[in-house]
Amino acid sequence: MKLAIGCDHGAIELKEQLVAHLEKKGYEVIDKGTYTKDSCDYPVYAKQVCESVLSSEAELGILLCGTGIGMSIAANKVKGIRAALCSDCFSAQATREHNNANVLCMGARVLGPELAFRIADTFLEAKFSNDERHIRRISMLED
Ligand SMILES: O=C(CO)[C@H](O)[C@H](O)[C@H](O)COP(=O)(O)O
Repeated sequence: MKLAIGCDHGAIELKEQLVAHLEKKGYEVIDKGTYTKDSCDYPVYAKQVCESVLSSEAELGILLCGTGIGMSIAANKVKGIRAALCSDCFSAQATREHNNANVLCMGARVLGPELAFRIADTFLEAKFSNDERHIRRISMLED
């Protein structure tokens, strides 16, 4: 599976660790930056990852910032993106199954790397349920 990942300066170390973890698991990871610890603006990277998902360059996206909040606010402004800020595995699974979330957001100042890896693994392995009630609700979001 191809993934797009992006972060701001607050999450650069977690991004590097997560990319290594995901590549070891066989995912192809397209890194949209940022690439240095210089202060930068999370909406820039949120947009790049969202565009990658919407163009089908990547199947799913991962966005990391200090809290994950800025990235999730930015990503959810892009039509067609359903971004979920997760700090636990239950939510990561539920948001794929119920919301068909296509972008996972996490906070590098909130989570340690091991928990972030597990949350990402759970999100990437879970599948949308295709249940009629969830399809109806997602289509209401689109409207
Ligand atoms: O948007 C955020 C807060 O919800 C992110 O956590 C950013 O990474 C954070 O605001 C960056 O903060 P900094 O003081 O500029 O490092």
